[in-house]
Amino acid sequence: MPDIDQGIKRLIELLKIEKEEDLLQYKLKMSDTSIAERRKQGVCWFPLIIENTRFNAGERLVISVRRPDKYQEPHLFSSGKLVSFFSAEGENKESINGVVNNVSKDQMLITLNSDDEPYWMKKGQLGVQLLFDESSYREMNKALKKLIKTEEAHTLKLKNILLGNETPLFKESKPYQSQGLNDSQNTALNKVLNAETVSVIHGPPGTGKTTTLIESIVETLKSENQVLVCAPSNNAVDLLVEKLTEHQVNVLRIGHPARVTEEMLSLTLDAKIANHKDFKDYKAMRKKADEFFGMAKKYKRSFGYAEREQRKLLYDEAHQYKDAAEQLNFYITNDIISKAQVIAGTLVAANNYAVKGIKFKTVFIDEAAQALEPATWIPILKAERVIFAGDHHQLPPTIKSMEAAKGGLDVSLFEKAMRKNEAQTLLQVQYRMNEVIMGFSNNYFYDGQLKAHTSVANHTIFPEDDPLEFIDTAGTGFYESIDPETKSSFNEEEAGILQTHLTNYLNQLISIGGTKELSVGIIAPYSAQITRLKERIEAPEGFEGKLSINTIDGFQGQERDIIYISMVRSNEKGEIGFLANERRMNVAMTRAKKKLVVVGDSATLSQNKFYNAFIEYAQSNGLYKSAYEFMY
Ligand SMILES: Nc1ncnc2c1ncn2[C@@H]1O[C@H](COP(=O)(O)OP(=O)(O)OP(=O)(O)O)[C@@H](O)[C@H]1O
Repeated sequence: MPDIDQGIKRLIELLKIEKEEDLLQYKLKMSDTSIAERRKQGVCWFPLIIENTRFNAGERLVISVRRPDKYQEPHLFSSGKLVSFFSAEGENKESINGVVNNVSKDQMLITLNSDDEPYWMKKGQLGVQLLFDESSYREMNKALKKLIKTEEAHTLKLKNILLGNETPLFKESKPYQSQGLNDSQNTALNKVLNAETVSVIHGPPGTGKTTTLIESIVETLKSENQVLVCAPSNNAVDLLVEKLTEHQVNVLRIGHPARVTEEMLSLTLDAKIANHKDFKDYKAMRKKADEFFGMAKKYKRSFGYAEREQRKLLYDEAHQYKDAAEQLNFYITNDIISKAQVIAGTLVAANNYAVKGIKFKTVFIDEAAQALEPATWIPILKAERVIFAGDHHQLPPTIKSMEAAKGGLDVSLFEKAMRKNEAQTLLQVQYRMNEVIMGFSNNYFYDGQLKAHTSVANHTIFPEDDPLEFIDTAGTGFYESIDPETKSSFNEEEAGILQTHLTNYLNQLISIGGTKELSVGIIAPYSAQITRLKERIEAPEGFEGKLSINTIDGFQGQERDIIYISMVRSNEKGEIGFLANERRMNVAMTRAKKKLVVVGDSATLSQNKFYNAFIEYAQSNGLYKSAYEFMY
């Protein structure tokens, strides 16, 4: 397969470029910078106060730290990131690594890669900083090299189908009808059950992609003892694990415990080992081994024959206990792994030490359109069949290097699989949006093939309400600015228009008594605008706890009854920067169930064909308004 292998070699080069860019960006923030500068970059918290320490279900040390009020700059720490504690005390600078469980403005929970608190942590002068995570690049690189060399028949077949010209085949069998699924979902389910090698569930927003995938996994488990379930992010994995557990499936969640939500911790290997019926025996054997080692080590200097013999006996005894403990640990781990019906983890964790040698008949990959191709191959190398679920019109993989993206690293394996028409099924009925909200996305991305389910097609906040409004700021002179510190764009006056519209609208709802159970989301593509919107807007009475303001990525996978989007960009050159990423904006526009209000400058936005089409859609449906209506 010379051409296919050439393509994979190119991918290895692109991955190297991406890693170098990632490392460069990291180094720019970290190297040759003082603690104060790193703090400003958001990559370091110093000084720290340790609030408390405890052991988690898997017996790892979890530390809760807080930073003083004085140093609460915006930061880049987030759940799952690799970090290092350090002591700035004295010459011997000490450090120990860990992983962030969760983080707020002033508090962070970190799981240490140790079951003991290092002595120097108690001495004060403590800080924590972000580390560069090389291991995922290493795993991706290894997977691609293995893919080139492979002689394994199933992998060769998958390689030929996904990257070459071979056609995926399907078994003939009597169609299976799941009562809970609609027609296109049932078609997708049958494709999964009959696929010899590859099947793709293409799920536009709100079409029940997760529902269909879960049903497919549950049905597959009727004929296979164990399957592998993966997604690119820990959040997506946890969502699947939660739903599978609701179906009484025995799931083993692999990955670092700090990257797993609190509710799912009991399903991790660490926790399952600690709860295993033989774990007490294992602990007792380890203790005995340590005791004998301790006794043997007491014989330190020159001593006679009898003592030497005694020491040898003690060491023998210690080794026997240690070996027995290791054997028991091996048995416990295998017992847990063999009983699991689903092994679930991120793509990169699919080669985790605990499941390294295991092969699966089927691997399911959710949110596959968001995954880098090299990462997607990691679990596929362990399987005979792969089932993808995702939507290549929503969020793409995150790539830091423009060069790597342009070279093709931005094309997911999901997209390549989508080119095999026979393998894919489009889920056609969506259960979220009023059909007017759905209409633009449907025409632009899905060739008009989507339908709104009758239960949502005409739902509105109140009978006479418009489900969609575009508020045009063109001509108002409300231009964008750049935040000098973060280099992020914002538009203060546009935020003001959005606030006025929202206040009027919510007051109207309050006056007609229609606030019950309504949720509101405000989305802006730029973090500087998010900061300004948060400063201005507070939830009025009746909406406490029901209004959230976040970036597009922050709203991914979520929905709200009412969504406002602030487009921010407004300039004479018609530059729209990364708003040009249509897939990201598709996610933003499809979060709304009953009402979508978009505020932006048509003069700037309409330079781009996507926004031009959107503004025309709003105009042709009589849903266009000028910002002047809300200014006086
Ligand atoms: N066949 C069905 N009948 C009734 N409701 C359904 C059906 N399929 C899905 N739903 C409902 O539609 C909603 C969206 O489903 P789900 O979360 O599975 O969609 P999704 O495609 O994964 O969404 P997203 O756009 O967030 O990726 C849920 O409330 C779900 O219960």
